[in-house]
Amino acid sequence: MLEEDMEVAIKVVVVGNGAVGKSSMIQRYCKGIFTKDYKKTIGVDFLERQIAVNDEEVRLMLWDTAGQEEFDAITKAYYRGAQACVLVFSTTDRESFQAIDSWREKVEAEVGDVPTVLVQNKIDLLEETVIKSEEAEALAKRLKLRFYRASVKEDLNVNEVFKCLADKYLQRLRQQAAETEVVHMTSNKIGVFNTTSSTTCSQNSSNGKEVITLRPNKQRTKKSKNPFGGCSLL
Ligand SMILES: Nc1nc2c(ncn2[C@@H]2O[C@H](COP(=O)(O)OP(=O)(O)OP(=O)(O)O)[C@@H](O)[C@H]2O)c(=O)[nH]1
Repeated sequence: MLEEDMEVAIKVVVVGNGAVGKSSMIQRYCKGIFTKDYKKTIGVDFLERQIAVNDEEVRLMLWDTAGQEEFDAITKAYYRGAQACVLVFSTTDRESFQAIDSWREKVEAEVGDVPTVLVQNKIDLLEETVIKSEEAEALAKRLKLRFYRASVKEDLNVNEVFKCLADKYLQRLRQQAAETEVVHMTSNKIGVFNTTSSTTCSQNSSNGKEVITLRPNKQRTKKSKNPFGGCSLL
């Protein structure tokens, strides 16, 4: 059955101006490390981490995109398919704060309205702040985004950011499952499948129409779990 074999994987893009701490945030979250060195990201980078949300296993695939405009053409291509987004600005960089609207627009243009959070990083440098707290809060309110003040350096609120996104994404899935009538096929198949393995996908021709039969891919599933928790698909 689908419910037992489906794996929840979320593609998350982390965006914001250069040097706000995007790579550091992903490294901290996935590897538990922080380095003081600044190595500008060229194009995109990728790390992943598996977490449990309400007892469900969720795989977060974190895409680290370059903050420099010169890489815009490359990075935009990687926004495609993103299911969640982290918008980051830095406590010590006013331009990065002012650029948030434009980052949001860039992501929205590619993937529409996906679960998104706003993060003010480097809160350990609050004494050097160039952004008033009311301004940051007003921005979050205007964009209707959950707002986190974080310090990757001090490991403050980093886990919470990604947990919140995973929560929001699962909530949306549940909502969609409730709203969308799940497509029942006559042979007890339903319309959401893991399509990653070609060996589990067969294609026939019937009455001149292509019929694609997709079956869940058991190889990728470590646990037999229903990602919708108490929410039944059938
Ligand atoms: N004090 C402080 N420094 C931080 C924090 N997070 C990151 N940094 C530093 O900020 C610099 C830039 O961090 P990166 O993670 O490389 O920034 P980025 O946003 O990925 O930059 P691009 O790759 O150019 O887009 C590095 O020197 C980090 O060590 C933080 O929470 N506090």
